[in-house]
Amino acid sequence: MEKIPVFVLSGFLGSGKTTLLKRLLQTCEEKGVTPAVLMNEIGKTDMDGEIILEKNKQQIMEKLLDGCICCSKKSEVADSITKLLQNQPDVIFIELTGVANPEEVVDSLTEPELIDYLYLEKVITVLDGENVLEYNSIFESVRELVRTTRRQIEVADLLIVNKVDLISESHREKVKKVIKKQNTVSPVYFTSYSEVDSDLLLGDVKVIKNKLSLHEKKHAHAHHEHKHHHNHNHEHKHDHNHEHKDNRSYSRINTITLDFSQQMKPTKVDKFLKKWRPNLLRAKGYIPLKDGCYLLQHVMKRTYLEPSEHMGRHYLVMIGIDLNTDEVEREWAKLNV
Ligand SMILES: Nc1nc2c(ncn2[C@@H]2O[C@H](COP(=O)(O)OP(=O)(O)OP(=O)(O)O)[C@@H](O)[C@H]2O)c(=O)[nH]1
Repeated sequence: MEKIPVFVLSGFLGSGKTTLLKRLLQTCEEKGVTPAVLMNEIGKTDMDGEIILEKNKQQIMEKLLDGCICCSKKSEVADSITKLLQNQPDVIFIELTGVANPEEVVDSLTEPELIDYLYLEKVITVLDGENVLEYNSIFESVRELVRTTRRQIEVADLLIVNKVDLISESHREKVKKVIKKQNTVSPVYFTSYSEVDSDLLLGDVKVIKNKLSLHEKKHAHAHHEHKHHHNHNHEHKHDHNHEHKDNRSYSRINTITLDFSQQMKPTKVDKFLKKWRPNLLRAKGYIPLKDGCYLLQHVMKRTYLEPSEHMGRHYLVMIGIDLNTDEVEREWAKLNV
């Protein structure tokens, strides 16, 4: 039996994972390959899912909301993937939340009901070239985040340093040096808007499948064992603790969803978001401007706006560390009177 390759897309909040996923899906379409997607988002609202579906309403997709794969029960992840398998995809992409450790999902893929049907092809980690070097100092007080961002680099099979349009050549070299220290083996690509030759990442999925039938299951098992061993060497204690935690108590990372009662000027939204620095890590939303609906993306210091065809409700999701929900909601209400 041919196994289905799984690509795990990891990387911190706002690094460019969804941008990469859109490209990969496009490549699949061009190649006539059928992809399936598992999106995992913290917070109750699934923004990335909507962004992907906006382009292709037929997309085979499952979503795990309001929890991260690390903390969700393994059976939940397995159930979602089982549903995807019913559509007989050629390839599966799993986009992790920005705060997930990739290794946890790898564990789920080896659940008994899945192991015979799929294998982990690659963990691809996307890094925000502009901010990655600052993570250690920004998250100094949140060791869990420092550890997660490190793990995302360490366990990657392939690293994409994205947003090079925003950094200098020398900054780029510095980033490369730091990454190479943490992961000496995996190739590193530098990109803008996650534009990497998809063939490099995917190869020809159909060819991969043919090769697989020659290799049989060996490759999949070897790959997994290597990772498993590697991971547990480092963080056995952490993983163990983690398994017993409830989703909500996972970390100091919290999300707040805000609604709009009226149109709002982008400068007003931007000013509001800036207020919550440095606790605010990321914000996204569909916001009502004078000339229609816009997709807003806020990453560290920057706010991006692009016109959207989104027809549903308008909202803004904030993801932060120890964001004071009451205070944020109070301040938001003042803007929305
Ligand atoms: N300047 C610049 N912006 C980029 C680049 N890549 C992505 N962006 C923008 O950065 C924002 C976040 O990109 P996403 O692809 O949504 O990032 P993500 O990793 O999926 O974010 P999360 O879902 O929060 O984890 C979007 O507004 C992108 O258009 C890049 O190379 N350069």
